[in-house]
Amino acid sequence: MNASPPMNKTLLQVEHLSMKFGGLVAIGDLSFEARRGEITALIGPNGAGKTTVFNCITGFYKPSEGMIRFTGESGSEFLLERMPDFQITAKAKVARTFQNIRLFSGMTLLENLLVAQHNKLMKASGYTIMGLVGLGGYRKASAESVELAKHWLEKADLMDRADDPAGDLPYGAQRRLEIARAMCTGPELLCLDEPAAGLNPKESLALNELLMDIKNNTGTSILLIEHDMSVVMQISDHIVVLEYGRKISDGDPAHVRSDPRVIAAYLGVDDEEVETVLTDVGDENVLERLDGHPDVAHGPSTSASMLAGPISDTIDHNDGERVTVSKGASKAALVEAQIASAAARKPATRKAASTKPAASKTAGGAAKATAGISNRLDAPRGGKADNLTRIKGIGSVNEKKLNDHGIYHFDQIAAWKKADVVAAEAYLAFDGRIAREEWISQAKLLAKGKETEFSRRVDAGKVATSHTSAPAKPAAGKRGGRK
Ligand SMILES: Nc1ncnc2c1ncn2[C@@H]1O[C@H](COP(=O)(O)OP(=O)(O)OP(=O)(O)O)[C@@H](O)[C@H]1O
Repeated sequence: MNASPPMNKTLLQVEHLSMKFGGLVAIGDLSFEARRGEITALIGPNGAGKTTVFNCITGFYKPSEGMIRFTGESGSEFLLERMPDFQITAKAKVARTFQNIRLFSGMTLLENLLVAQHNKLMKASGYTIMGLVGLGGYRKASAESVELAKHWLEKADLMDRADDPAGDLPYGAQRRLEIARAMCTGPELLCLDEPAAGLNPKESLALNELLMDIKNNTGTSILLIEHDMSVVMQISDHIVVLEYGRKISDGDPAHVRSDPRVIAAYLGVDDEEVETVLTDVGDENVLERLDGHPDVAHGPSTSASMLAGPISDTIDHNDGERVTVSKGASKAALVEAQIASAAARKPATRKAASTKPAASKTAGGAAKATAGISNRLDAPRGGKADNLTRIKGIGSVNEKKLNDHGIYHFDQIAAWKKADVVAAEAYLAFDGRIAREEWISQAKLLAKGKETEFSRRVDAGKVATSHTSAPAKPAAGKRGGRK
């Protein structure tokens, strides 16, 4: 591998990529590039189309439209959308890991890394028994494979577990083993699908170190899907943000984290609330419903890739699921429209317009707006915050945002005045949702230790985007919301 990248920095160029499943547009006219020697992150809310982009790049799906140009280190070009997945791995040298770990759990760590080099070894054997049982070429390749496996076990801090079954490793170590296995194939591009999912902070740190080591000391570039922003913001050189299959932002971490479209996309759409948002948008004409079956012509290939694992894992998404997509559901698009209309307004009329809370949905506007919430606290009372996700409309992401700005308890929300609602809505980029979803009346009940139908579902662990730290039932007459 070569640690000094050649002059042409563009490694991967995605142009006008679209992927449709029946009536569902999972990716729409997406263009971006990943540069050689960099870590490029693909982020976006659930269902934004990130894994579908990976599946198109790695040949699991054949895109409905568009081009994926890969320029290898030697200068050779590949059009990945035209190649079957096993050739993408072998010729273009693109390796990947999956959202769900796919190791051979009964094999040792070392064996897992040797199996990954199976193609190289078979080639060295000349595909003959004689080659396998003793001719020099195979023996040399075999010794090299063991050395390479040891090198990556060392790098992944797993050497002392080399002879243990992979299934015995803790979760974070299994994630690193997967990456080590992919690195044993000598990739030019390593595609990682949510490598930090389920890791504790210590494991996350070890992952960051491994990825930075790969970036700094090998010629391998990384394309990363990740929800963990501490990983994304720390190690990425370049971030592409998707929402509903459309690119809403593209730039370095500083640019992306302050882009109002990104803030809106992340804060405005909780999984469970997509349907609510669609109803709010109220435009029946823009609804496209998936009638249950993916478009088989473009769907997953019957893979020959040894690392692919069971193909059924990639097609489970629509199992019994009703998928609904609406342009109007895009919070980023709403922000874009607001920015465009604000720009179109003359300075004289801008002042009048700015009395509307929704007009301040920029990062700066949001920061000012939170300063305007009147009853903020420095820390939760008694050191323990209420589970705000028991309020319908507040998911874990928005709970964290509220906590970050001094709102921890039901009674704080219950006491919100109109100006506080305006400030909170501007900060969370919500259009009238706080009033519509009756956060204040829910908060009043919860603060008195009463339950709502929704809070009962949260406490029973039935709401995916909420957490279930079911609070102890307060004694009668005591204010349950106060800690
Ligand atoms: N094989 C398939 N058949 C039908 N629909 C699919 C298929 N694969 C993906 N989709 C749909 O395409 C959309 C994008 O899904 P995708 O998994 O790419 O999103 P994502 O951004 O990776 O989401 P997450 O962060 O939850 O993993 C979703 O609406 C999903 O249900």
